[in-house]
Amino acid sequence: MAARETKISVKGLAKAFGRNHVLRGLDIEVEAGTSVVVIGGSGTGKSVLIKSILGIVEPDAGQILIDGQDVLAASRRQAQALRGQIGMLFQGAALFDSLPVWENVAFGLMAKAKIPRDQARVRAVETLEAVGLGEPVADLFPAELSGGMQKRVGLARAIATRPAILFFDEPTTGLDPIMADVINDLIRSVVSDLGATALSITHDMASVRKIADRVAMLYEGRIIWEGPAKDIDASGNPFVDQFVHGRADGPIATIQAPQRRAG
Ligand SMILES: Nc1ncnc2c1ncn2[C@@H]1O[C@H](COP(=O)(O)OP(=O)(O)OP(=O)(O)O)[C@@H](O)[C@H]1O
Repeated sequence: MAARETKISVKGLAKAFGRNHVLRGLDIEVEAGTSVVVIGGSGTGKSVLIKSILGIVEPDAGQILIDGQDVLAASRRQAQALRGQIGMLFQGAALFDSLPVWENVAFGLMAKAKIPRDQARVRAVETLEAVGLGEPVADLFPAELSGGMQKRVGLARAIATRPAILFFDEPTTGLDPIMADVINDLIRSVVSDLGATALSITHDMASVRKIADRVAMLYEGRIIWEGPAKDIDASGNPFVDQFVHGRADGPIATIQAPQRRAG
């Protein structure tokens, strides 16, 4: 099989907040058309990684290449164009409460793609249908929907502009296991329907198993293991093993460990 092009390449990414050195030379590559999931404990910097790529957090050092171009070194306009390829499903869906569902979905179509309102509504309804929500939902407000439905709306909003890249931040947080599975299946299908490149962060191993082609584990500011999703149960890496099996004992120090608190 021909080698795939690298869609996103992060090299030597570093970010500290005061004395908290969160990312310490992180490297990760995402090939076009693949779904990579970054796993790691709470507070390890998964969100800081995603926010750095999106331009919400300014890294201290490193490179972020999208289609081979460094967004950190690019002009504002060029960086916007490169990042404009990214559709994002935020944790908690992050919908605009004051806008009806269809306008939430159509937001990027109208604001970014400058599609007229009536056409944007048609596209929004089609996209809602693609995530299993019918037209009646289009005129409701986010507060009138269940958490699972809100996630679907968030997913519809992320894919409405048919982006080449999709980011998913903890896509199953707050959902019951069945709804989480529905969302994972939807993510898998929208990513393959769009032929998109996906980068997700989660600590939900069920989600990892459903949506990842490849898995990367973030620990102490770096990616310490990266490999095919099918290998995560036999990675041979004690850190990955502890995380995947959710064991309290292992090389990953918990902040509550007595030896860490002393002194
Ligand atoms: N804007 C900020 N200012 C100061 N510290 C920050 C900021 N953003 C993140 N941090 C710190 O960076 C570290 C990593 O946070 P981050 O949200 O990336 O973790 P995470 O791996 O996504 O965790 P979780 O799985 O709990 O969401 C934390 O110690 C956090 O307090």
